[in-house]
Amino acid sequence: MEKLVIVAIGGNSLVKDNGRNTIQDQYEAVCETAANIADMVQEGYNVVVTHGNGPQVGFALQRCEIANEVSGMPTIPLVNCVADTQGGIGYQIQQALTNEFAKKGINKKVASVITQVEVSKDDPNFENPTKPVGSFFTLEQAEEMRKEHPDWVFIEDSGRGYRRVVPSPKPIDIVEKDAIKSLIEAGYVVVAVGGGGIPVVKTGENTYDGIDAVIDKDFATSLLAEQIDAQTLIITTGVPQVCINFGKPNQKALERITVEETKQYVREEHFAKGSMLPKIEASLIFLEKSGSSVIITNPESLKDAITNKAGTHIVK
Ligand SMILES: Nc1ncnc2c1ncn2[C@@H]1O[C@H](COP(=O)(O)OP(=O)(O)O)[C@@H](O)[C@H]1O
Ligand SMILES: NC(=O)OP(=O)(O)O
Repeated sequence: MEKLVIVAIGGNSLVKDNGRNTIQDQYEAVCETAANIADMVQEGYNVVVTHGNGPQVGFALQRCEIANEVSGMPTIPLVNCVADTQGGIGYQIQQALTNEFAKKGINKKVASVITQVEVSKDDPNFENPTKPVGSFFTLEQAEEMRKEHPDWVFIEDSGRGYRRVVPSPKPIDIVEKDAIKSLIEAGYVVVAVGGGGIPVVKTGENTYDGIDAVIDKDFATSLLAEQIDAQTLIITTGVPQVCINFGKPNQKALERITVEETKQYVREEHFAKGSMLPKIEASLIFLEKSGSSVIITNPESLKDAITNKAGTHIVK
C-alpha cells in the first residue's frame, strides 16, 4: 500500500469571518483544502482526512440557544451538535474531494464514517472545561454574556479574543475503527473522527451512550493515526508554521524540530493552551507511539509542506 498520511483540517481554518460567514463561504474554504489534498492523492499518497469543528459546534449551540429564547424550540444537546457538525462538515469535505478527483481524473472514491469516540465519564476534564468553541468575543461581550449565563466559562484564545469553553475529555478508543480500516484497505479516501468524534461512554461490553463534550480533534486524530498505522500526521490550521514567542516581537517560525526540542518548547510554554498546545501534544503522542513525522501548516502550504518547502516539521 502507498504511504498512509492522515490530514487533520482545523475547524478555524474553515472560518474566514468569526461566525458571520455563510455555509457557502465554509464550502469555498473546504474546496481550497480539498484541492491540495487531491494533489497529494495524485502524487500517490494514501490519505485519510479528519477535521475539527470548534467554531462550528459553538455556532450550532448558539443557534439552538437563540431559537430556544425566541420561540421556545427545544435546545439540542452538545453531543448532538457535535454529530450535526461532523455530518455537515464531513458532507462538504466528501463532496469537495469527490469533485476534485473527477476534475483531476483521479480514480478514487471518498467515504465519510460517522465516528463515535469513547471517553471516560470520570475524565477530570469534565470538571474543567478547556475546549474553545464558537465565535471570538471582546472581554466586555464575554462579561455581558456571563451575567445572563453565570455557568458559561470563557478563556482568552491566543490573542484572538474570548471564547466559550466546554469540557474536552481525552479519547480512549475509536468505536468505528474497523470500518475505517476496511474502507482504507478497499482504496477509499476516508473522512473520519470529524470534530474529534462524537463523544460516547461505554454502558456495557458493546453498548454506548452519548455524553456532552467536544473532543479535541488533534488527540482523536493522533489516536486514529496510531490505530490505522499512519506514518505521517499533517495538521492544517490558521498559521503556516508553529512559532516560538508567538505574538511577541521576537516571534520565530520553526521549520524542523526534534521531539526533544519540541518538549523543551512545551516546558517553556511557547504553545497556547486550547489552540497550538493540543496540536503539539497530539503530535508528540503520535511520534512516540507509532508515527515517523508530523507537519503543521496552513491549507494553502500543504503541497509545499509535503516536499519540505513549507510548514513546521516535527521529527524523531
Ligand atoms: N506557538 C504558536 N505558534 C503558532 N500559532 C500559535 C501558537 N500558539 C497559539 N497559536 C494560535 O493557534 C492557532 C491554531 O489553533 P486553532 O485556531 O484553535 O486551531 P484549529 O485550526 O484546529 O481550529 C493559530 O492560528 C494561532 O493563532
Ligand atoms: N474538535 C476540535 O478539536 O475542533 P477544532 O480543531 O476546530 O478546534
